[in-house]
Amino acid sequence: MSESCNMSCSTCSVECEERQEPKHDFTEHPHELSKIKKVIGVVSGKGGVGKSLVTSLLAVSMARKGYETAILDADVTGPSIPKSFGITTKADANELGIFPVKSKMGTKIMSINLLLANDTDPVVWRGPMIAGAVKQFWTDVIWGDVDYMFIDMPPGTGDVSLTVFQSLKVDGIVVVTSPQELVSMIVSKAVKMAEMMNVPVLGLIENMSYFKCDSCGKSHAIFGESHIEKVAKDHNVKVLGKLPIDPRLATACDRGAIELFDGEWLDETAEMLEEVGL
Ligand SMILES: Nc1ncnc2c1ncn2[C@@H]1O[C@H](COP(=O)(O)OP(=O)(O)OP(=O)(O)O)[C@@H](O)[C@H]1O
Repeated sequence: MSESCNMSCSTCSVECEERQEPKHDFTEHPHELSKIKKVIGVVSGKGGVGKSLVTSLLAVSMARKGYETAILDADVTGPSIPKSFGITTKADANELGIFPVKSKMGTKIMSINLLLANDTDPVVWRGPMIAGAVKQFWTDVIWGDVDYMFIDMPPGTGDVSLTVFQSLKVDGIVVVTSPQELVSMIVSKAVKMAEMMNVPVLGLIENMSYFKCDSCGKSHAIFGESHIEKVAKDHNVKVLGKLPIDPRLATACDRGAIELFDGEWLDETAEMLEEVGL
């Protein structure tokens, strides 16, 4: 029996001897005009730890390496991807499907905000509606050729996360944490969910890890000392990178200029993604 067994065979994809019901394949096919090579989910245990920022930075890093990149914004009730890329246009559609909007550097983006008349309109939908919208971002959007698609997942392990893992072909997840979180518990949950869904955990990224003072050059652990290395070792996963608290990152998101970010924090992650192969 799997260590993370919750006795719910219908939502679990682990092939164990105790399985009571056959495994259902809920996987949906992407649009017939989409050719998506790798799909990476970016998850976090709670909101506000910088999951959307990390999603954007990963897409930009891979685009800078010359890959065709895309972001599927599955954070339907808190969509922030279009703003950080400075996208103000809406998505077009025709009888074949919906077209993602391209950023200045060519990253293809689909987000609920690209379909709403006003960016400030709230999405007051129940879980199944939200999950349905995310599924349509996969099945009805004409993504074309994509080397790396990043999915900005909603925080936690609710309805929408389950839909993404069951319906989309996710090749791996990256877990974003911050030092003040109950990191060990959150990483445990993410690792167990990934195991249940048969999706590999590619590694952890610690955001807001430290602040480097401009004047004295020293690093300060604003949210407390990091325990990420130990947690990663305990769970047998890698630490892929640590991002500082940098007001320039927040300003870049606010100004829609995330593609101009300057920093090498995610270089190793980008190399790892290349090694995972297409
Ligand atoms: N390392 C950082 N330095 C400075 N600002 C940051 C950093 N990380 C995130 N921020 C800022 O914090 C805010 C929250 O970040 P972000 O939207 O990426 O979090 P999130 O985890 O995706 O939140 P939610 O789950 O609510 O969507 C944003 O304004 C972002 O610009």
